[in-house]
Amino acid sequence: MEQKALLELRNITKQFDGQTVLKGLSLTLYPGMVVGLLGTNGAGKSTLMRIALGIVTADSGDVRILDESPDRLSAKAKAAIGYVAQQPFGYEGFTVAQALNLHRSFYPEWDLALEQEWLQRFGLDGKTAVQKLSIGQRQSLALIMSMAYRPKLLLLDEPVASLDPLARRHFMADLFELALESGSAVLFSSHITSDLERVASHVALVKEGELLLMREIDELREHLRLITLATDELPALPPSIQVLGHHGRTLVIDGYQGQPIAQAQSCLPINLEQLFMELHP
Ligand SMILES: Nc1ncnc2c1ncn2[C@@H]1O[C@H](COP(=O)(O)OP(=O)(O)OP(=O)(O)O)[C@@H](O)[C@H]1O
Repeated sequence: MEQKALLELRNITKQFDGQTVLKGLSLTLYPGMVVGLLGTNGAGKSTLMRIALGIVTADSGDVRILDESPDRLSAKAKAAIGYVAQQPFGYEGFTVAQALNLHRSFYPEWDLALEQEWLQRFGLDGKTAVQKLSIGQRQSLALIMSMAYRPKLLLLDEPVASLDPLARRHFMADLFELALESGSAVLFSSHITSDLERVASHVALVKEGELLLMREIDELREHLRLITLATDELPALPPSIQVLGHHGRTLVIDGYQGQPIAQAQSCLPINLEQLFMELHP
């Protein structure tokens, strides 16, 4: 049976002040997918999420989020979407507990036990004033606020950048569980490729506003190769192979299935960090 998409972005373009930020980008998320969005600073990741949520309007293309249009989201859909923005959030003058009380009141599906578990896990004390929290602690609170109602779709813009490795590891594991258990989907941007490799089911690589690659992490390990050529010249390649990057004697290909590659001096699997570096020489 065909699954229904939780988020569908089709041919999205966006310009800011004459600069094209997104160039016909398409991306679809189905239940159970944890998609790590990877791209350099300014590649368009935050803009993509903001367009998905209707905070920013695309110049052209179609967006469907929980099968609705982002500019006319129903209350039901809003209560099933979680979002953590890159910028720090408000709640100045509140304690952690007060902020959570207020936030909780908007979500009938709020799971209090889950909230308490995460408060403890992140070491957050309900009595602490929000303005006294460190950046990482604020990020933890924002994550609890976005996840404790078990949203169907979770969009996280660099959610773990300020968390310590232990908190990151716990949170990432929960993220994956949430998606698998409840048939949710998660789209998260991160520059930490090792996190992405550990928890994402898919990677979406954005370069200069275009989707360069959207693959299952496991497939990526199987079918991507880093090749050192004997010369700078690109050899004739089997038609099933797609060139992702070529500079000097270095070649990055997708679609590798053991075919012989002419002029290859070495042909090695590639991890996400290497891939990222090779595609941004
Ligand atoms: N509201 C805006 N007005 C003008 N330019 C904008 C606006 N929002 C984003 N941009 C520009 O669009 C480009 C993409 O920005 P975006 O924040 O989407 O990138 P990003 O991939 O999320 O980057 P980072 O990894 O640094 O967060 C940048 O050049 C940015 O300056």
